[in-house]
Amino acid sequence: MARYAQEDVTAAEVARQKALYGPLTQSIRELVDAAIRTEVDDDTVRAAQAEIEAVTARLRARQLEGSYGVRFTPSGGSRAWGNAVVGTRNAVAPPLVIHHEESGRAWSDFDLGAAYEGPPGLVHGGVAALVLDQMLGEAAGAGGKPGMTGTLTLRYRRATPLGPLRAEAHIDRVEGIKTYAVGHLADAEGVTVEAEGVFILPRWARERLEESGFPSRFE
Ligand SMILES: CCCCC/C=C\C/C=C\C/C=C\C/C=C\CCCC(=O)SCCNC(=O)CCNC(=O)[C@H](O)C(C)(C)COP(=O)(O)OP(=O)(O)OC[C@H]1O[C@@H](n2cnc3c(N)ncnc32)[C@H](O)[C@@H]1OP(=O)(O)O
Repeated sequence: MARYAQEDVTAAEVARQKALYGPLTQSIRELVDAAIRTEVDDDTVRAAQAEIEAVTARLRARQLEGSYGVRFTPSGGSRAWGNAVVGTRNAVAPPLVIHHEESGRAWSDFDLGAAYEGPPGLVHGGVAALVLDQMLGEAAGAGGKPGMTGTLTLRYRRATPLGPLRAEAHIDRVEGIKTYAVGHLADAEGVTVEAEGVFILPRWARERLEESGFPSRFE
C-alpha cells in the first residue's frame, strides 16, 4: 500500500531515475496536449489510439501495486513522484518546480496549458485550488511545520489566463500543530487568486515525529 516510506537509495540512483522518468512523463504531457488540440483525420486518430494502447500495455508489464507514495531518502529529502502537482512521474502534474526557504516561503514559476482549462482560455478554479493547496502546504513544510490541509479558503479575484503564471506562499503563523499559510496565484498583471489555509500535523505524524523527525521538503 502507498504510504510514507523510508527508502535506502543513493543520490546517484535518484538522479538516474529522474533522468529516465522525467522525459517519459514530459512526453506523456505533450501527448495529453496533442490529444486535446489535434485536428488530424479520423483514421489517424484511430491509429494513434491503437499505438497508445500498445505503449500502455508495455508499461503495464510490471507495475507498482498501488500509487507511488512519498519516499524519504537517506539524504533527508523526500520523493513525491506521484504527486498531482509536482510529481516527476505524474503527467497530470504541470509539473511545478517549487523553490523553498527555511523561513517558510515557497514560490514557483510555471505554465498551464490546454489541459488545465475551465472557462475558455482560463485556468479551471479547481486547478487553481490544487496548485495553491500544494504551494501553501510546501510553505508549511519548508518552515519545518508540515501538515495535512485542514481548511483551505480561496478568493478568486480575477480570472486566471492559461499561460505563464507564478505562485507564492508563506507561513503566516504557527499555533502548535497548526500552521497557517497564505499565498496567491498571479499572472503578468498581478494577483488572480488569494489563498489561506491551515495545515495540521495529524495525530499519527505527531507520534512518529517524536521518534524520528521528518524532512522539511520534497526533492
Ligand atoms: C501530512 C503531514 C505528515 C508529515 C509529512 C512529512 C513531511 C512532508 C514534508 C513536507 C510537506 C510538504 C508539502 C506538502 C504538500 C502539499 C500539501 C497538500 C496537502 C494535501 O493535499 S492533504 C489532503 C487533504 N487533506 C486531508 O485529506 C485532511 C483530512 N483530515 C485529516 O487528516 C484530519 O482531520 C486532520 C489532520 C486535518 C486533523 O486531524 P487530527 O486528528 O490531528 O485533529 P484533532 O481533532 O486532533 O484536532 C487538532 C486541532 O486541529 C483543529 N482541526 C481539526 N480539523 C480541522 C480542520 N479540518 N480545519 C481546521 N482545523 C481543524 C482542531 O480544532 C484542533 O484544534 P485545537 O487544538 O485548537 O482544538
